[in-house]
Amino acid sequence: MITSPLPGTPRRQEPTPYVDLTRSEWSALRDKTPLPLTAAEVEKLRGLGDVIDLDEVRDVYLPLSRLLNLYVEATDRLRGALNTFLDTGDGHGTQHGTPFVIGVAGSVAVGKSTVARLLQALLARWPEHPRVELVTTDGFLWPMKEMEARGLMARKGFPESYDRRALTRFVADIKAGKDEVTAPVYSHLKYDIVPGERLTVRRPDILIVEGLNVLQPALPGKDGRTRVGLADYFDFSVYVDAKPEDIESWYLSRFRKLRETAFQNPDSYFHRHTLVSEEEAMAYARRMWQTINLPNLTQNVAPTRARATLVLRKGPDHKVQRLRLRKL
Ligand SMILES: Nc1ncnc2c1ncn2[C@@H]1O[C@H](COP(=O)(O)OP(=O)(O)O)[C@@H](O)[C@H]1O
Ligand SMILES: CC(C)(COP(=O)(O)O)[C@@H](O)C(=O)NCCC(=O)O
Repeated sequence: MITSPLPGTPRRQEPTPYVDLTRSEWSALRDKTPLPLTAAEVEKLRGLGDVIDLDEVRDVYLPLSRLLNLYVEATDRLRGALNTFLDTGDGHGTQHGTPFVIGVAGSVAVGKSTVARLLQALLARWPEHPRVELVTTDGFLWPMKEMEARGLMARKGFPESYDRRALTRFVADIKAGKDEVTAPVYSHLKYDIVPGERLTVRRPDILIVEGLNVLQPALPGKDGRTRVGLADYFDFSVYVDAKPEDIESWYLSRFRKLRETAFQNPDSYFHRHTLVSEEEAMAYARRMWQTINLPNLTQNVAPTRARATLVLRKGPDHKVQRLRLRKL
């Protein structure tokens, strides 16, 4: 369960490892962001396909892009310190920059994709890091055949429904600075991995990795030894948080919307839900939430919240109400 109410006015005066900010405290930092949105960029953001309130972009996500820009610059300086240490006088041992990796975690339907797409668009506006790639972890779900063989069809999105080793290797290769790294591709239409299709990532300045389980601790090896996990490669991570009841209502309204649009395609895995009454279709969506996505949130996703660098707590209207930032 989500235990501590997050974040908020600290009940105790004791120090915590976090800085808690209200929305208004955070949005006041917006004025220090040197890159106000132009009218053309506002239009471009609208084109992302989500209904995004532009005040929300200005008040919450623009300051976040500034914070991330400062972290990228600070990481570059830290690399400079490492190079000073490693310098052998002949340039040997000098480390070149590798992509800055940001993880975006949270429940199904909490708004991870929306946050990740917004960050991608906002971060790419900064001259220091124009190339921002976004990868979702669904490409690393086991193919449906494999999922059926493993008895995982009712556990899609649970940590074990992913090829975690391949996912960790993928991010490790990018962090290692490899020129070209590829990943499998998932189709929401087919509800399955697309055979033979790969996504290629070529040394971006920033990589955003978005998915339910990106903050999960490493999988223990067969020998019981601890391994390196995906989150060990993150330079920054964001957990998108909200009340489970609110997330359920977003899940259901997204399902209703998809039923009127994408599911109408006869090739859609969910097309059958357009052939029954709305009541019947919504009863199915509620069952999916209650039996798969809510248990996954409670058992696996929510317990990783405390590991994030930043927690964005959304209210019922999707607006971020409070923020919790890890102290350094
Ligand atoms: N900031 C926002 N404002 C309005 N609606 C939003 C916002 N973020 C997400 N949504 C809506 O909530 C639903 C879930 O968001 P989505 O980004 O698809 O979630 P996830 O990737 O976590 O499954 C979608 O219908 C999306 O359009
Ligand atoms: C594809 C998902 C597992 C999310 O994948 P992610 O990119 O977060 O790894 C999820 O959106 C999903 O389809 N869950 C299965 C249950 C459902 O359809 O609601």
